Amino acid sequence: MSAPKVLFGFHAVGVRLKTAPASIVEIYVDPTRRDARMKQFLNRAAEAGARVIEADAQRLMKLCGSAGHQGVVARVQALEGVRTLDELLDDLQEQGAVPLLLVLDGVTDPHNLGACLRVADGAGAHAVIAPKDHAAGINATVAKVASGAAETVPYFMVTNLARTLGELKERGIWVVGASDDAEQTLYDVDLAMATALVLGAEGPGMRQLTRKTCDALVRIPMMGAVESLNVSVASGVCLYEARRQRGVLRGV
Ligand SMILES: C[S@@+](CC[C@H](N)C(=O)[O-])C[C@H]1O[C@@H](n2cnc3c(N)ncnc32)[C@H](O)[C@@H]1O
Repeated sequence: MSAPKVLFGFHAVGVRLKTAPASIVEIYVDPTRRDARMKQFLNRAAEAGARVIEADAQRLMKLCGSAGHQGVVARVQALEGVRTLDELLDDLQEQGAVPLLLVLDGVTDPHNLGACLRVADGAGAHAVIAPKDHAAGINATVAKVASGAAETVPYFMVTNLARTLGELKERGIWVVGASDDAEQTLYDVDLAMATALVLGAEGPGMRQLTRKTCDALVRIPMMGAVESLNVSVASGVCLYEARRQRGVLRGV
């Protein structure tokens, strides 16, 4: 999991304050924002002992490279204790948890990746996996859109996605690809067992080799005129169906 050097927005900085306050180098805030949300945020920052520096909107914009900072930008250190995918899977096995993984084959839009991380967190997925050379990395925009989930969901970028999917299969994880032209639907398959859900890129979908490596392909029924869903929406539909089949408890 690679951490951004800069986080911005109330959600992204707020989650870091909550989960790893010691990793915050300093927080820059816009002193002209004096609303309840900012007051609450400043109280939390003070409780966590974070260093807070006032900065005008122009400086904030320069620090994070976006106008969407909401008056809050933080410089942070990379999180320690970063694990490999293998270590994470070993831990899950030890805990008796049934893995639920989201695999994104070539999602390059930071907004889509952020939204996928957000829904992965919501549905209790254990990790998100993507190919190193074919995907967006975690940056400040991804962290902002993820609303804190870039801090909570491990994101692994792997050198060879087909090989990683093969390794998941060797561990007994059922690899299910989502494709709008699949014969069976999402509701026809068992997602209560250890599962990796594989979704494709915004334009071309899954690569051929990725598709071939899947144990099964499923489609989300489309009832209207459009052919496919946005990848983050499709991720949400698939992950929550897996969650529904497993019961609502996290880690089941
Ligand atoms: C915008 S879609 C790309 C559509 C592309 N034409 C394709 O062939 O997959 C991005 C990804 O979301 C998933 N997806 C979107 N709509 C879907 C549907 N109706 N059924 C299954 N997966 C879907 C697929 O994994 C797809 O690759």
